[in-house]
Amino acid sequence: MAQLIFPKDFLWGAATASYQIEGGAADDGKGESIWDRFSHIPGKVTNGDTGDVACDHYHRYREDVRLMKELGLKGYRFSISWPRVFPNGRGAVNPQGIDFYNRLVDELLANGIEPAVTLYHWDLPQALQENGGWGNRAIVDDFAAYAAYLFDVLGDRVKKWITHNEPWVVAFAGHFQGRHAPGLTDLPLAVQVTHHLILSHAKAVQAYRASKHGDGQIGITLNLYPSVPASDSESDRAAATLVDGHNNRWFLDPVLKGEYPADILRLYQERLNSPVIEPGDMECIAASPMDFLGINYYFQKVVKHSEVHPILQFEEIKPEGSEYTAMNWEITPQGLTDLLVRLDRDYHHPDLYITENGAAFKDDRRDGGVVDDQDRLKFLQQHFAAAHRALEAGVKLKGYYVWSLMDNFEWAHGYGKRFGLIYIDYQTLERTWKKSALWYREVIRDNGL
Ligand SMILES: N=[N+]=NCCCCNC(=O)[C@@H]1[C@H]2[C@H](O)[C@@H](O)[C@H](O)[C@@H](CO)[C@@H]12
Repeated sequence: MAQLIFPKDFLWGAATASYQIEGGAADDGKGESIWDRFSHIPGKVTNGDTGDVACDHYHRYREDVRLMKELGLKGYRFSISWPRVFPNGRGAVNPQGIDFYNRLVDELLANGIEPAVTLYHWDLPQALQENGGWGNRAIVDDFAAYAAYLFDVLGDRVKKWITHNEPWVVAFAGHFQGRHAPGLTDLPLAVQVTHHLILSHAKAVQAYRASKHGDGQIGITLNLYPSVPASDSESDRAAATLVDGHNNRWFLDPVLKGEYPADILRLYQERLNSPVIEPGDMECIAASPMDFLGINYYFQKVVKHSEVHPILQFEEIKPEGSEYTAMNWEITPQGLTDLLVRLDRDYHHPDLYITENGAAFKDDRRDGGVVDDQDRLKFLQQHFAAAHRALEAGVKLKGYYVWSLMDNFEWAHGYGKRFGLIYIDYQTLERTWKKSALWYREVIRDNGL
């Protein structure tokens, strides 16, 4: 019998993303994405892995929905490949592309699973990147048009929409660190990209309100972290405040308060002359309230002052004695409670969903025909309990999507990092249950643990 009971109608789900699971990278009229281009550049992805085939979900989606049904999922969060629908990013639609998503949505609904659609999960049409991509303000209208089309075609059945997945990663991993597509290393550009992402989010929200199927819910998914100073020195506490601003408040404040945080805005504009904000932009952002906020939580950050960068004067540290995942991410379940309680304290926020939480482990043990991933089961147990502590503190948490439904293409790490509840053999594409999936099925059945 479950000890920790979750609210009635708590939405237990799992999440994936198009480039990470679909494959069919050039099938049926799909256009090239920046990740198709990036993953094929030698040296960018471990082992030279690409998303050409991935989990072949594009062809195997019926089998995968059957697995979701067996899991007892209430909801499934997935993303749409923009270039599969608009091969050139704008203009002509690819009928076979939108047909795939129509079939996927119908299959989910036929199995009693609520779809939650992410409009953008990093796979920008390459044709738009040739035009400057997220660095060119024209992208804002391209994204709004792409969103409006999907609201029109899928909005009668899809009632949960997420505009962007992790704008911080899109901007800084892709345009400053260079480790994600399009592989640029230009900090002022990365900051400008954050503004175009947030503005495009607002335009998409407004397009949703104006659409004929705009009676559902729309939000954004942010990767958020508690930011803990490595010591109580003034310089480390200042570094932690800077990381909280850079990672969290720079995104939370515009989408929840309609303004950028003054400390970070001043730092960026004085030191980077970025972002350029045009008249009317902030009014547009402020006039686009969301129905929910999606939170991707993986770990908390422990931060010390550092001169390693003249502006971003912080460095994350790895505390001794902690447990770490296969990604070398510290396991900090209490950080999830602390993050949720902080959001409740500092923001007037709409409903909250954990839109991703999970962990990579080696998954190299079998117990009969099942992968024996006790480490992932324990990770989820600890984080579900942490979410329950936030609920007990009064936080309006409405649901939880585990990352990920299945092992998949882990960006620059390729296929070597496994996050799935379901194991993928990339030679045969066979799906195999893990113990964490069998355990999750009971949590969903009992609505608690
Ligand atoms: N500051 N900083 N940190 C940069 C690293 C952030 C941690 N990784 C994520 O949030 C990505 C998110 C993504 O949605 C999914 O597509 C990825 O597969 C998972 C697993 O990696 C997570």
